[in-house]
Amino acid sequence: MTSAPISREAPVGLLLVNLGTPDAPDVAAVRRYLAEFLSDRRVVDLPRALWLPILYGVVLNTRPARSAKLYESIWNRDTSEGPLKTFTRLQAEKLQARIGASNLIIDYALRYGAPSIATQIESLIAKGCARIAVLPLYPQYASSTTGSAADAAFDALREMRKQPALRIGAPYYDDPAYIDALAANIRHARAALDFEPEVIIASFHGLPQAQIDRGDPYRAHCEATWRLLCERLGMNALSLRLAFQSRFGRARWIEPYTSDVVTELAGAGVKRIAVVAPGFAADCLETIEELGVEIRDLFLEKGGEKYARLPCLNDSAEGMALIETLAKREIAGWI
Ligand SMILES: C=CC1=C(C)c2cc3[nH]c(cc4nc(cc5[nH]c(cc1n2)c(C)c5CCC(=O)O)C(CCC(=O)O)=C4C)c(C)c3C=C
Ligand SMILES: [Fe+2]
Ligand SMILES: [Fe+2]
Repeated sequence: MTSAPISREAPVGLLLVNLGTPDAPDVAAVRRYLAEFLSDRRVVDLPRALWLPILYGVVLNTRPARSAKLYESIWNRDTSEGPLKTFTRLQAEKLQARIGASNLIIDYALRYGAPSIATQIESLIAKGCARIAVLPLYPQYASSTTGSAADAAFDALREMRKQPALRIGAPYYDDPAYIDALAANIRHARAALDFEPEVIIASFHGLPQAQIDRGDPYRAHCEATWRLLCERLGMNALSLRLAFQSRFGRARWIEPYTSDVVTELAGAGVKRIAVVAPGFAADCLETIEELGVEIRDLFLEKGGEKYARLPCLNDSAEGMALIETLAKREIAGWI
């Protein structure tokens, strides 16, 4: 009979997780990606008999062509991947270099597309990890993002005879390390602009209002981040406006919509604005294209004159200091 290995000598696994991106900026790959994403019951929680005919009959026949063009416009040609994947990979590589513990294996996974959470958990187990921490890089909890990442991680263990111990990182919407990182990032980006914005918009990804009504804490988390950021930057509800972007479908999403706030500001004679996306750990289609192009064009069309999109934390020094703080907290007692 062989005795069990000494568990404190076994490596610990840490997986950084973000939403995902298609494998290529073409219609077929975007269709595959959207089919996986939008058939997740955590994302669209309508009855299947109602939603699947719409998804397969309408959405997947129309949206992929339009979205593929947008992905094409932001694609990282050097690495043949979407920017969200590039930044998440860099975050994992830089975190490994920063923490430097020999018995900690750090990698990344995407909830939709590749590398999947299941593949990466299996790979960590194959490297000997019996304890795995999954760190969803979503500051604000939503059932559709953090909840779905946790589902995928636990699903990956479902059939295993010998499961690893699994921890899921907590949302960090009000963590001082997060607020500090955001504030520093905004100060640096603002100082580098060639104009002084009259108003900054804090634009978070939206969510269907019905999901909030059913108890999702996402909006409350976004509001807490925004309020703390106002305090830290010495701003107020008028100089740092809260807004929600990326509405999808016809149902009501949480308001105010970023497009409406921009229109309102331009209508009120505001000429210079900046937009930051505190809820995104990495720049992606929704920040680079939607905020950087669509929302900018709208503001200029409505009479605005100067517009800047401030970058997400990505793999910046502030972003990495934050991820290191979060990672060390989630593996505490294991290393
Ligand atoms: C940051 C948190 C996010 C929440 C909350 C979220 C909820 C949510 N999203 C959709 C629909 C779509 N989102 C899309 C892209 C997208 N969404 C997030 C993040 C959140 N989504 C990111 C980071 C991205 C960009 C991914 C990338 O590849 O860069 C898209 C696809 C884009 C497109 O085809 O136009 C859709 C669709 C719903 C329905 C939802 C909550 C219910
Ligand atoms: Fe989304
Ligand atoms: Fe969008």
